[in-house]
Amino acid sequence: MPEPILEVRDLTVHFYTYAGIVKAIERVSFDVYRGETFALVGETGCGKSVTSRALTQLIESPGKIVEGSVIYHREDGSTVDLLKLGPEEIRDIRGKEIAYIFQDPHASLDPLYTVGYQIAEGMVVHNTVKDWKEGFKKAVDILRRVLIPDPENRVKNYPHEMSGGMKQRVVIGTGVANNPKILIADEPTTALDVTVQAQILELMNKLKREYNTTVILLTHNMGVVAEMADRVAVMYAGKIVEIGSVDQIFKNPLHPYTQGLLRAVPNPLAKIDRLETIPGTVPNLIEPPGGCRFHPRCPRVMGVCKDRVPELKEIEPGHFVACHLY
Ligand SMILES: Nc1ncnc2c1ncn2[C@@H]1O[C@H](COP(=O)(O)OP(=O)(O)OP(=O)(O)O)[C@@H](O)[C@H]1O
Ligand code: NI
Repeated sequence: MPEPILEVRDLTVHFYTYAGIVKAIERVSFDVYRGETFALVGETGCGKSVTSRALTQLIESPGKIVEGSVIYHREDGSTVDLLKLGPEEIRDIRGKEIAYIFQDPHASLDPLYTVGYQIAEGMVVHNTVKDWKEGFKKAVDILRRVLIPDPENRVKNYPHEMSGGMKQRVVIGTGVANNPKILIADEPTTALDVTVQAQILELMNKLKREYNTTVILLTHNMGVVAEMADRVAVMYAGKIVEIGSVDQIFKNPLHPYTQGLLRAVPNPLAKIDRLETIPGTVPNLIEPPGGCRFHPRCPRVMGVCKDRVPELKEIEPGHFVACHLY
């Protein structure tokens, strides 16, 4: 039996805007197993980033986590609901046990500080080194670990002295500096060109193998999913519509939305960046469609779909779908 490291239940986030309440994610539930790469996939605006940020309460006003629990299983066997922790307790876990790397290295790195300083900072803040001197020394090792050539000199570089691919390696370095148990990567390669993308994905796989880190990967790119993930959750308009292994999702997609997504990408190993060829548009989340949120775009819509929200059901071992067809 795979052992869960995270159990997410009924996670719901609303944004209280002037235009109305944006129901960004609604009763999202999934497990992440220790040591796996778990992908969250779906079109732009479906709620991948909000979901991943909510896991450690990283939701800023006007957003609010209105419901749910995120049970984190520590290696010593203890468990904690991350949503019940106070600001200091969650800050202590975030960046140390659960780390994030974001899409855009330009926005993730501060132009005013050397890359060595920025890698050392995370270790100093979380007391995983005893002082800045040790932090700078470790930063050289981390640059080496993320395969930056000549790390002794590169550690003194400012971000503008590096290429985009190098900067993203540094961002990954800041993410893995404290050897997190869970690494959350939000579109880690989208801002990079294709050859650099492949190198960064390879680097993430290498780090994962070396440290048995659990990875949560957010992407709209099915090619990246096929290459990296063990299991996949497909999101649509703030809800999870299907969860399964990579094989189950690619070979036997059950939800009409997943089927549409895969038809939009005939060869999952081709690097295609946009998945927006399903007819219709993603609904407005202030007044989302009733029942199944996909029903206005669904080629197999039935009467019940407009009225009743489908729950996730296990159709074959490990393969869940939220659809009234099943
Ligand atoms: N600060 C905010 N105020 C209002 N609505 C927000 C805010 N942040 C996110 N949302 C809404 O939450 C929904 C989910 O957004 P999210 O960023 O999680 O999507 P995503 O799947 O990560 O998309 P992308 O692939 O573009 O990164 C969107 O409808 C978005 O408009
Ligand atoms: Ni996002």
